[in-house]
Amino acid sequence: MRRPAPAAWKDGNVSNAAAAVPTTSPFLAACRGETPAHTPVWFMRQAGRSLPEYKTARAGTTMLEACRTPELVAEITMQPVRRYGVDAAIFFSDIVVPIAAVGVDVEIVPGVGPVVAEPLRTEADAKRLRNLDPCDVGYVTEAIGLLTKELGDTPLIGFAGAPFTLASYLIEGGPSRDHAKTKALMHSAPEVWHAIASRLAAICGEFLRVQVEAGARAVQLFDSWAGALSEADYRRFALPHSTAALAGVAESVPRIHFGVGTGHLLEAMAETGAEVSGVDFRTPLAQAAARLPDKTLQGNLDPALVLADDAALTAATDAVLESGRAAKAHIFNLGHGVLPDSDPGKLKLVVDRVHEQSARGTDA
Ligand SMILES: Cc1c2[nH]c(c1CCC(=O)O)Cc1[nH]c(c(CCC(=O)O)c1C)Cc1[nH]c(c(CCC(=O)O)c1C)Cc1[nH]c(c(C)c1CCC(=O)O)C2
Repeated sequence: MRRPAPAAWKDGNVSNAAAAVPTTSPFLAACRGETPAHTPVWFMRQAGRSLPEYKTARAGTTMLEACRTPELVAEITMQPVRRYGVDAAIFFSDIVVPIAAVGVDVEIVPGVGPVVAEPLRTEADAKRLRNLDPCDVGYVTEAIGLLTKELGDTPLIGFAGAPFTLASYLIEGGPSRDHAKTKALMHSAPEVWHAIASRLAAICGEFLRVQVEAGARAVQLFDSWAGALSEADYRRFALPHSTAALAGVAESVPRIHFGVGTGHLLEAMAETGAEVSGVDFRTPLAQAAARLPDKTLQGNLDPALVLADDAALTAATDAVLESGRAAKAHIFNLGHGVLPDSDPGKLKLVVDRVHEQSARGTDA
């Protein structure tokens, strides 16, 4: 059964450090299923290598070191808010930050992604995943404290990686196309799988809770690689753990749930209880809306189209807005993260177009 949306944030109040800020935010209104004055827009990976100011700020610092430096995290999180006028900020961090914080030897290798020194494959390995203590990530609390002051009315989105996506990195030892070792382990040793995934759910859940306590006003759970699973495997091996990870913040903030290539899993992923369903670019929003009439939808411009010419990009933006009108509420985003080669000017064009077109749309 779908959990009713909690009254705390539905009424515009949140039980966290940002409670004093009134929720006039179009982003939070859309999360609540309302129709705001304009369609809110933000981009996954809006901070990052597409921005020259990001490259300058990050120079000489590894990704994980940057994530542990509150002033740098606050600066990088603010960069796209200043440049684009997006309706939400996403906290600058990475899905492996809480895993590294509990002592797993993981590195983010440029151009590759997370690489784990000693992959997890056994019940004893699962025990290496101890619980996360808020003190392990004091730099997150500190960075969010800096950000809530600077952001004012613009909400901050906290995030975590979902247990399946994180487990895939930990079991494979790094990025994988087929997730073969992970799937083999799930089916040959389900008790080992569930031991690893339930520990990851506790870590992710706590990481989300820390961010909300510090002032994040929504959260997003990234299950980027869930699309690699059949619906039956998703329901058996991933859904219970993602549900557990999201449960801890259910009463305080709206929750967004996102995966790539997950058109076949939309209904199953919605069963986690997340109020907002992320839709990748392969599934039209109108089709997702017919399948999930009670959910706010987030998405889903193909990130590659940001590299198209202005006319094509504008037409594609308008098409996404149009398709999104079928949804209960719509948060404009890309169907996956901003590509590093994207021109920031083009992203600004998208933000302005969404705001202009959707503001006119509400008058019609
Ligand atoms: C799978 C995944 C990871 N990390 C993340 C996911 C889920 C989202 C998705 O599907 O894209 C989540 C993530 N990683 C990062 C953010 C920041 C917030 C944002 O703007 O969205 C978020 C939300 C920063 C980052 N995380 C990373 C970068 C690039 C690091 C750099 O600037 O060198 C950024 C900005 C590194 C990273 N970390 C990861 C990968 C695959 C990479 C890219 C490796 C590369 O191509 O160099 C793991």
